[in-house]
Amino acid sequence: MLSRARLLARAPVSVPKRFASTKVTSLKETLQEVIPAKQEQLKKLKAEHSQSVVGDIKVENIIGGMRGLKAMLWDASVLDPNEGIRFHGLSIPDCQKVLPPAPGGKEIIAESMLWLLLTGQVPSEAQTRQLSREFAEKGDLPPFLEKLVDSWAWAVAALNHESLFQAAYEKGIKKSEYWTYTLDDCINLIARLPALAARIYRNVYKPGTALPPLNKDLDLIGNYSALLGFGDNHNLTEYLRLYIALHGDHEGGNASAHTAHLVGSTLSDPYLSYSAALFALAGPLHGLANQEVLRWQMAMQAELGTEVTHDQIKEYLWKTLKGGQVVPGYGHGVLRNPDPRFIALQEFCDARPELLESSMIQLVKKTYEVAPGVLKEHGKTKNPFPNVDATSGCVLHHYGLTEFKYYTVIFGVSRALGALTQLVWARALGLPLERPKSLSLDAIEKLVK
Ligand SMILES: CC(=O)SCCNC(=O)CCNC(=O)[C@H](O)C(C)(C)COP(=O)(O)OP(=O)(O)OC[C@H]1O[C@@H](n2cnc3c(N)ncnc32)[C@H](O)[C@@H]1OP(=O)(O)O
Ligand SMILES: O=C([O-])CC(=O)C(=O)O
Repeated sequence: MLSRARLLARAPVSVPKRFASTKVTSLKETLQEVIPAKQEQLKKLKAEHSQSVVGDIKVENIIGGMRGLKAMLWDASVLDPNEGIRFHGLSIPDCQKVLPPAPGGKEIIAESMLWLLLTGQVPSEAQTRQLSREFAEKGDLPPFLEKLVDSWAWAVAALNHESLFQAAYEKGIKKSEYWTYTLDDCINLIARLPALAARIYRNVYKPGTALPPLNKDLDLIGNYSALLGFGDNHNLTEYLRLYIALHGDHEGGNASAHTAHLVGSTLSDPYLSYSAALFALAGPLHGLANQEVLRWQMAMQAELGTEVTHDQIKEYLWKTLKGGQVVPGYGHGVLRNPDPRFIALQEFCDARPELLESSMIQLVKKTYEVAPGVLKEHGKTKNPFPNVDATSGCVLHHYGLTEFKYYTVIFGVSRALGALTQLVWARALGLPLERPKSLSLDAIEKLVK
């Protein structure tokens, strides 16, 4: 196993300056340092290679949901079809080695992941703690919103009432200043997501219960867990930390991140841009799949009992497929191997006896042993392997967060890390309005003749 120092030396991310002085460099100060080099990189690319060809556009790309088309700038993460996601060059195991956990915890936390995504640097422990405190200090909901909503995406959109970017834009600011107001909005939004998401959970599932105050000494997700009412459930809190860090970003083309990027490209503020992403996440082919998986596995368990055999699972899979439905949690738009996020969550389960004993976790594992073979034989999907959703919800259920219609909200807390990161960078780099050219079927036929 590589040591933290060797891993950092090998990693393409830069080592923070934390060892040099006792002053803790803030997230904004760190960004102020790293943005000019990126701006220069983009300028050079534009000046020297604007006309370079990086691929062909085929008819299959146009009619196939732009699959595989290299058509978007996204710096924080890159998804390799075979090995899965890397965040600024770091794989999930790399991140697990170098990103600071919460005090008393072992799993990656949202703060250290956000820092890495935004700055390309691994934060020090002191930097992560400082960011946790900033979130806790900024995380209370404004009073007007507390009474307002049960709808997650609308609630995020309603926060635009307080957008600093929008207010500054109306006053008239220089383009070079956009990113700082965008960053302030993004930090305020991330800080409030736990209270917002927990308020919705309480309103819907535990009406009449008040949210406890934010604990200024807890990390973002430690506070989220406490606000949900699971603060004394250390296992669930640690799972939420890992879950939320790992779901944070998945390069730019996935439906939620791309939606935030598209809406943000009109200079809509971060609240509106991210609320739009949440609507994309709510589709069953995307974020909703994690609750679909649990529903499907529970139906399997209800029909077959807890002592199921591989053959019975095989039969159930065929029944799903012959019913014209997709197997939730399997397949992917890019990946062609088991999702390393799925593997990381399975490893979390393997390390905990209570999860190993859970009949639902056992069923997920057994399904994984059978489903790829069935999907290969079925012959349609390009990727017969599990994605992250194949397991994520089942652990939440085991640890007592049983309201599975809520699971996509948790995913939505997480995806903010990556989608908002790129809004800051889109403004720092002055990226333009996204506006691809569409073609009619007739026009395509004319072009290919
Ligand atoms: C966090 C995330 O968003 S991860 C994805 C979560 N979504 C799911 O788990 C839902 C189940 N999976 C799917 O529906 C798909 O695999 C997707 C949406 C994720 C990817 O879709 P695509 O890139 O179009 O997949 P692909 O090119 O392999 O599809 C080819 C065919 O296989 C089918 N297929 C793909 N995955 C599956 C599956 N899990 N079960 C059955 N059929 C499948 C597609 O529906 C498609 O059928 P069609 O030709 O009749 O339209
Ligand atoms: O990359 C994708 O298209 C879907 C996915 O796994 C994610 O957004 O996390």
